[in-house]
Amino acid sequence: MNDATVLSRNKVEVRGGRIKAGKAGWVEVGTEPVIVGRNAQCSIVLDDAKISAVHAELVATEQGVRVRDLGSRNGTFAGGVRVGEVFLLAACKLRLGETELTFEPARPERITVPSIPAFGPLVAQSAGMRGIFEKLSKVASTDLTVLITGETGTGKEVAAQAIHQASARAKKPFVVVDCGSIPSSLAEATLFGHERGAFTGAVDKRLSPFVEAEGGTIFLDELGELPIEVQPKLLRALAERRIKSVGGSSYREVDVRVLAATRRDLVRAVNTGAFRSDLYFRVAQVRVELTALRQRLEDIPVLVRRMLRDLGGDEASFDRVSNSTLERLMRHDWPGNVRELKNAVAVAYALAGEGEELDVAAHLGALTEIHEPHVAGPPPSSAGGPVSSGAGASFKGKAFQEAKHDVLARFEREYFAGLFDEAKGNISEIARRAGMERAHVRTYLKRHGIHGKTEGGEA
Ligand SMILES: Nc1ncnc2c1ncn2[C@@H]1O[C@H](COP(=O)(O)OP(=O)(O)OP(=O)(O)O)[C@@H](O)[C@H]1O
Repeated sequence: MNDATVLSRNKVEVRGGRIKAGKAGWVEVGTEPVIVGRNAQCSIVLDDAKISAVHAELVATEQGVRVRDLGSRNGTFAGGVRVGEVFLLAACKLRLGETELTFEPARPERITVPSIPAFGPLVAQSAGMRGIFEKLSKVASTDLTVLITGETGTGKEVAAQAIHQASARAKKPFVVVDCGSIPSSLAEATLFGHERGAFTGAVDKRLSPFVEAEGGTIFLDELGELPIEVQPKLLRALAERRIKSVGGSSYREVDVRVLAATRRDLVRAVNTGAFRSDLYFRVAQVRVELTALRQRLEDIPVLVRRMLRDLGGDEASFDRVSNSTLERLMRHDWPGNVRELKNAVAVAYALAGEGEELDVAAHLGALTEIHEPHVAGPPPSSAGGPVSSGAGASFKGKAFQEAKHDVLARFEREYFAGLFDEAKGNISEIARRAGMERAHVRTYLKRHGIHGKTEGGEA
């Protein structure tokens, strides 16, 4: 375990520094990213035509000050070498466009930042994530807008919910808007609501999620996918805290805290023109980057322990995970991050007999590996539990792997058939309830022949 950087359960160390451009003053580089570019809202604004709007970013990490080029046109150079991402430990010169920047590491070299081992339902062992939890707990009590970034399954939505729960708004609604599933033509109506008859198809009045979230929190998920045309309107709503529905005649004030998440590198999208810089800076008042699981493998044991507990296991359940299983988990690449681990733990737990070893590593990627043509067909009408009681009979005479696949397939089919009915075929809703991506949901529905009117063509 990478405990070297953990001072105590409540402190972690990062390496920071300071940076200055030409004769300008020094700017400290701590755990809040410093963005350098031509855009007036950057932390260091440089008037150099060869520099991009948002050019590079510096932040203190456990490994040193991380310098990241943000997809700039002319590149970022450290010691004469063009870099995409580099960690600085010693004094050096950076060059952006025609401007030279001087970097110096902090004295003392390591900065101590507070950390906590859990935030809401999120747990971690790694110093970086525990520092992030501390930051989340601090911002929770404010009304600051937070942009949570990270790969799929790193816990962005759960972190947003936890911020809401830890805030003074906890008793008010937490409303999720999936910006990734808003068609351009309906973006404004989806964000701000519409009056009855405002456009063809607007048979009923529809409330804005900002109104539904009144007094609470609105979570703009997949913000990076928000159609460009509606971005100025969202910016205005966020700045003025008032909205007007499509077809409405007046503005209405809203008291809503905004949280957002994206899998995309939004600050880079600013340089390509896919995302407006003013909206980016408005939303990213505080930025939190959830680390990919492959970069914090030491979190796996505490995550597994927590997941088993959530599944109803007692303290002894974790002892059923062997060291060799943990080692195999540590060697995995984790494209689905914590969600992938959670699925593997759930399947291992459901399939193991009482007291049997939990072979979590055997179920990695189970979501994409199973292809049994013999299980396709209409879902059975009686929905059982995760592993339904009638499945036993079909084990007879089958090899273990085949029998296991049958049970899993049956579980998947019943699970998704049930959710499909509950969510009335709404893919986004199914994805949300299942805690997985829409693309995965579609794969499952297709695999098991589950479809209805809503997305019949796709499912
Ligand atoms: N640190 C953690 N501790 C415990 N559970 C976690 C942690 N991080 C993520 N999870 C679990 O992993 C699952 C995926 O989390 P979540 O849906 O928040 O991911 P996401 O980053 O929003 O994914 P996507 O980008 O695909 O929407 C959830 O079930 C969540 O509870």
